[in-house]
Amino acid sequence: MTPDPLAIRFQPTIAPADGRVLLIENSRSYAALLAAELREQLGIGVVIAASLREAQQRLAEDDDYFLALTGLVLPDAGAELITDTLARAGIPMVVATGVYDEAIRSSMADLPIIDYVLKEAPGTIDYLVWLVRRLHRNRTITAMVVDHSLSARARIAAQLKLYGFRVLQADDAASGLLALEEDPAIRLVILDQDLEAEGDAGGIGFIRQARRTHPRGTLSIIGTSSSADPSSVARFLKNGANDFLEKPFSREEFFCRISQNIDNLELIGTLQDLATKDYLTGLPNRRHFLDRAERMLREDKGAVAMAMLDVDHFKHVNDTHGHEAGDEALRAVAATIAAHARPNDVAARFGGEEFCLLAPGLSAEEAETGFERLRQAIAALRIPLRNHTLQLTISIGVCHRGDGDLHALVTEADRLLYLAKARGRDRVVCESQEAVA
Ligand SMILES: Nc1nc2c(ncn2[C@@H]2O[C@H](COP(=O)(O)OP(=O)(O)OP(=O)(O)O)[C@@H](O)[C@H]2O)c(=O)[nH]1
Repeated sequence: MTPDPLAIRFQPTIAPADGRVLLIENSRSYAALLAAELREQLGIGVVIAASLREAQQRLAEDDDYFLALTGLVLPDAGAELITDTLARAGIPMVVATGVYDEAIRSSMADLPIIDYVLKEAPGTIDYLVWLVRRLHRNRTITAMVVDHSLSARARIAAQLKLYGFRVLQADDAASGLLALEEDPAIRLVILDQDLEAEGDAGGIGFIRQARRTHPRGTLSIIGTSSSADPSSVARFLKNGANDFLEKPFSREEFFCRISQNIDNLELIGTLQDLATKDYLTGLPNRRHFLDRAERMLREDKGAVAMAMLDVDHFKHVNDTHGHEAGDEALRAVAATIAAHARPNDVAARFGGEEFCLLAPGLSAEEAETGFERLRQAIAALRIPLRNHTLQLTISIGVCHRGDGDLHALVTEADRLLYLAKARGRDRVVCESQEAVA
């Protein structure tokens, strides 16, 4: 089946990742300020240690830290001892320090340090909050390195793991494309442009093929190359790469590019969600439903069932229990409809307390029994409110056609819904039962 480019893919509501930050800092006021910002803005746990001894105690008690944010001067230890201790504990570090020079930095080149930040510089707290958010979210994202060279692959994969990503590796375009097809969680590909092998698609071939199913806004492809030929860089970008890095690149540049690309993907996902999802229930909105349904009917000429669903006496729910209870009820109904929908069905909030569902490939009988099951599931809901448990019913109009005219389907399902309401609500009316009083 051709993938549906209109399907909502990238969820900005990132699945919550666990883990806390260990903040090692001898200035109590600075630590308190930074911890408060991290907790407030990101909602993540922060544990403060004011000395190396305290940090060691925290680490012995708990191994749930995904990051150590550390200074380089503590009452009981200096830079080397602090960073060695954290490296041995296997915790990625961000160093925030007032003393910063290239000598210290190059002496720590082999340690798992993600970034160095000058503590007193303006905007440092904001930068650190952004950095921790990025690293926390990376833990829900899969990245893939596609490179012939085992050593280059291992080096890049190790960096990506340090930034929190789950990392896959492929040594040619064909196996990379296969992994992309099999693992929908991949959002980032670091691709060697010089990938060339007999019978293999190569770097450009990888991008062209990947872009058929993964648009720029859902998968970031960053090319790398040791050739400095500017025309090949342009060719790579024109064929669909999001960005490019010339080898050898610094760890710092690599981290900035990766983070910026992933930030952009999330931003696109957020904008896409705002345009296509209903804010209250998370279901597709009416406009998005109409776009997807049009496309489905154009591509699939088989039979489809179209249902319009409307909560009964919903005004009464609002009037009796308040608007917030009404919202809660709409969320519960939407969740039941979404759980009932099969992967290729398109469900949406059509507006107000009205929902719709387009289900391809169902016989008229299957549609009737399916929507009757959905009606019963909604009638069986017990929605907990503050002092009350709410029950609801829903009326459903279902038509079943194969002529591919969406407007006709919606109008007909709406007419049958009106009949269901007129016949007493809490029922499904299909075309076959129209004559039944
Ligand atoms: N809480 C809440 N109420 C909404 C929302 N959208 C629409 N409504 C309410 O839904 C109610 C719809 O009422 P009516 O169209 O009269 O229909 P009904 O009371 O459900 O009656 P029948 O459809 O005839 O069974 C109105 O009171 C709207 O204010 C929403 O997002 N949240």
